[in-house]
Amino acid sequence: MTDIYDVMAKITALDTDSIEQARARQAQLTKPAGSLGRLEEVAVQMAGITRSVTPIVQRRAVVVMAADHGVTAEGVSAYPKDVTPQMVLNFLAGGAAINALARQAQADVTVVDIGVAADLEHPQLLSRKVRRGTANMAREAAMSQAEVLQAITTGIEVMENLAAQGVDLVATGEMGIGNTTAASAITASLLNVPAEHVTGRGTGIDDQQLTHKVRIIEQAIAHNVPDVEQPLDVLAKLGGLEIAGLVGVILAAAAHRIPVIIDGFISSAAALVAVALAPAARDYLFAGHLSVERGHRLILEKLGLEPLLTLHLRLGEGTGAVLAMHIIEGALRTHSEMSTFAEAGVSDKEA
Ligand SMILES: Cc1cc2ncn([C@H]3O[C@H](COP(=O)(O)O)[C@@H](O)[C@H]3O)c2cc1C
Ligand SMILES: O=C(O)c1cccnc1
Repeated sequence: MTDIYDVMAKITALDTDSIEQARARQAQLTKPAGSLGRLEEVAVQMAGITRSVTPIVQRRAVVVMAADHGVTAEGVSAYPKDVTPQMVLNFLAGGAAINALARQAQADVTVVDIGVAADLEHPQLLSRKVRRGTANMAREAAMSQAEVLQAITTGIEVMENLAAQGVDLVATGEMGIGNTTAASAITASLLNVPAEHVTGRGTGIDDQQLTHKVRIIEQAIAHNVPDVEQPLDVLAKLGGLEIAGLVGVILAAAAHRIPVIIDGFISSAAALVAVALAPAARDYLFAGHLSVERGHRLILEKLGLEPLLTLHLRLGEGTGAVLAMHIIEGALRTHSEMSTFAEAGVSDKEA
């Protein structure tokens, strides 16, 4: 069985030689120095991740981890929990937002049932139920330590299979009614900020429901007393089987030197846990976009990540991350396909 600590130990710093050579190449391309802005930084980071001076992307994938949340019993979402399995079937039928965007980006959609309460069967579904939804964190720990480890291991195995199939750019996605509550609770704990500062409207709750959601998160934290120095304790108690699965995806991708595009608030809560466990994983991440969900900005600031897009999305599923694939590939195209001043016979800046 996969040992998560072995995977974490394989995550190393970016390759400084490739970074230096990529920077030197950028300086020779036919454009004013620095004029491609963040695209230049993205290309250089990609070089450091892949150990290639001119990296290319050949196979893209988005992993959509789906699971249910016991805390939905407290009335924290605008939608019923039945939407989780219904949306899983929609992903498999190709009818969700993530399917349309993944087709455009030519990304494979891998859907994983890591803890949906209902029975689900489909030839394309990876059935990896750790349990049938988490327990209600307002009353008890969402998961046991064994379950959180199993969920992370599941994510690692899913990512390792994708790596074996040649996937070299991965996006994180999730589906789970109630999961903004779990993500907010994790974020409040790990960033040591009041729940109110990192709790948003998720699928669209009103002011009164938002106040109630904050109270439920405060109750969950007060009742479970997660050890904020132990990211796995926080993750187990405040939950999210799909969030734990994405922690595994992120760790395994970084261990395989595969860049990971993080989607919105929920995916970023997973990134926060992954980086708390293995700080070197941070340099393998790109923030696809800035979500409307309150708290997302704080996570990205903590991780030192600047979002590639700001489109006022608040959907999840991996939508913003898959959209950002186009930006990353634009960065790589310009970096590798542009001529140098010498090649094109264009005069460089006067010395
Ligand atoms: C039809 C539908 C499709 C979705 N796709 C993603 N989410 C998003 O909304 C949920 C989180 O919001 P909350 O915490 O308020 O429940 C997650 O499932 C997330 O992926 C959806 C939500 C709905 C209703
Ligand atoms: O940012 C996200 O990931 C998000 C926000 C609201 C609802 N679902 C997901």
